[in-house]
Amino acid sequence: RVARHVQATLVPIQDRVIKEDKSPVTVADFASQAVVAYYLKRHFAADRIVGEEDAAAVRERPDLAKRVVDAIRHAMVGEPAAAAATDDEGRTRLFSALIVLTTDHSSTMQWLGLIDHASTAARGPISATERFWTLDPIDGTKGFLRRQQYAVCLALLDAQQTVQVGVLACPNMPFPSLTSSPTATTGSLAWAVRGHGAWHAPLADTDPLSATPLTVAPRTSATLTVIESYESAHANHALSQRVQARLAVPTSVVRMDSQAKYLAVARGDAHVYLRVVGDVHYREKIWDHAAGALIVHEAGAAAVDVTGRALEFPREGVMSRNVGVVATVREDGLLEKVVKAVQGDEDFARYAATVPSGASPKM
Ligand SMILES: Nc1ncnc2c1ncn2[C@@H]1O[C@H](COP(=O)(O)O)[C@@H](OP(=O)(O)O)[C@H]1O
Ligand SMILES: [Mg+2]
Repeated sequence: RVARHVQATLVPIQDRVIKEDKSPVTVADFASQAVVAYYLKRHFAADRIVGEEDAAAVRERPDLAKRVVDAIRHAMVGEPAAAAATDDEGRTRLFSALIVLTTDHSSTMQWLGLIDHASTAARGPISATERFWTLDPIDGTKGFLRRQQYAVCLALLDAQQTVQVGVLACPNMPFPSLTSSPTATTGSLAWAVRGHGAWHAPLADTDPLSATPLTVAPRTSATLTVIESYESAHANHALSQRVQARLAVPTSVVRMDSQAKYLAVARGDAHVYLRVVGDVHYREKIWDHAAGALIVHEAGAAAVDVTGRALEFPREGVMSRNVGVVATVREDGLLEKVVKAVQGDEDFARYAATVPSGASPKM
């Protein structure tokens, strides 16, 4: 809700900050992180969260802080109506709504505090004995600014850093597939619980019983659909082209922002997600992959890095032992074929040389 509201009222230059790594962050990123942190804190008070953002930039800009809190308030205002305050839960929600509706300085500080509640940059490292969440409040911020695909991504990892729960909310993804008629529902929600499968529902549908199991169907077309980042700064499009030529099957390419690409593979919109970034030294971040990787896994597809190594999700946030990602639908030998095609590329040696020792390729 918060993201949709900001997208509808977006003033691109005013509502955006450029981070040190030159990537953009918007009012929606901050507001979404605050709202998700608010609910996680309410239900799982002790749990730590590795969120992508922190509030430092917002604290420096009162105009931005106001926009962030306005967006949060707009999204949360429906809350009291949804809960007639007749029971404990209802009373809690009403009380929360009063905080939400308060516009004073201390309530603004509380919301900024919630952004930092979900930040290890603000709160320090997480101990090795704790489970933790990872949150990308708006993944695909560049897609969000272009009014294309983006996703709100949340995953729960145990103390062993294994993803146990993954959720992707994709407000601009047609439901149930990319080829759905233009009048179909826009907005898809997918989630997975390790060992219990993956599920798919229209984002607007709040009835969990209407969800359908998400299971990758075998490929029926002769053409392999490859999905990759829209942004050439995030994906080496030329390398991807060469890899596709090596596969010796006709391919078509779909370019899309965010972890919506994992959902596209999990539900058969695409057969291969290939991510080899342009910068050989770039390392992926856990909030960009944890939820999507579990969803494709539980849907029956597979995800590894481009060296064929299993994806790892360190609580520190940076996937230092992985390079890129390959996810494919379940099909005999397809994953191995794509990894081999990447390894056969003239540029691959440059990437492989940056993987720390001890991280030798293994499927
Ligand atoms: N140079 C780079 N190479 C690869 N990925 C990058 C990158 N700079 C930023 N990213 C990550 O790519 C994510 C978007 O991926 P995609 O291209 O699949 O949409 C960004 O997430 P955010 O939009 O949450 O910042 C960001 O974390
Ligand atoms: Mg991201």
